[in-house]
Amino acid sequence: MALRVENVARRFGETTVFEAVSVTIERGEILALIGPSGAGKSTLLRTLGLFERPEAGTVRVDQTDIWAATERERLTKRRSVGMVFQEPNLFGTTVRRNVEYGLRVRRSWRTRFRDLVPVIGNRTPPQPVVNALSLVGMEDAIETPVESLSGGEAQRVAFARAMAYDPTYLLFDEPTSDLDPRNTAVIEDAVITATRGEIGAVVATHDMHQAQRIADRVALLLDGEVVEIGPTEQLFSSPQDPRTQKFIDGELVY
Ligand SMILES: Nc1ncnc2c1ncn2[C@@H]1O[C@H](COP(=O)(O)OP(=O)(O)OP(=O)(O)O)[C@@H](O)[C@H]1O
Repeated sequence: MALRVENVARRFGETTVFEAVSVTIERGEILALIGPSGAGKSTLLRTLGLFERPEAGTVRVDQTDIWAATERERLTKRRSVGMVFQEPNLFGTTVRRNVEYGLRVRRSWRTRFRDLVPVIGNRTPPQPVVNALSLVGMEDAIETPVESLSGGEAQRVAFARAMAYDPTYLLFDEPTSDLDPRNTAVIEDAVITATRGEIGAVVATHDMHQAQRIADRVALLLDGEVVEIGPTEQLFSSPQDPRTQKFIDGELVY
């Protein structure tokens, strides 16, 4: 079971971001995606997140060829891939309603309709909402309006909302670049805990220390290709490609 891109190409007009990139994310692992600004990390995440169809190549979620599948299959698979962005993008309501939203979207229409009244009217929050908030230490803020959260707390709620979808894969685009060390640590721990529960995670990051702290494997995206992918320890201590060494040493200037 894996999320996989095979020889995918992404082009925007005259700009080719990458031509034939292949990456596989297994359930239960964390893959860090590193590379200089503009290398295409976000573009690759959006492709893995099934938001955009690549110009060439294949995207598979647990064997299903997403862009050859029916609309219905694609929608079902899309629900299993969650994404957390640099900005939390919460709705202007309470923490609870934000996280419940994830829960409702994940369900089928029929179940949602049947459960609509209890979910909206019930005073007791659904257990998955409490569980998701506990993962990021926000369970005590469940009835708090999001306007009164700090940036770091808001990002933790965004993480909880993504978890409430019960995703199989979770994609993070620079999730902690605006956060202080404590909130960063909470998010990193939550990513690790989520993958122990068999979620496969991809974290695009500029922070090499973060990649070293949390990733099982690291992929370096550079010059339109994955120049190196391998176990974290190996990639940082004995990279196979000279460009990897230069990138890690901060010598690649773009
Ligand atoms: N929707 C789009 N339309 C046109 N060009 C785009 C679009 N999305 C991305 N690009 C271009 O694709 C290239 C890769 O961008 P992308 O945001 O994926 O890089 P990145 O590695 O995530 O960068 P950063 O680390 O700065 O976030 C850039 O040259 C960007 O301008």
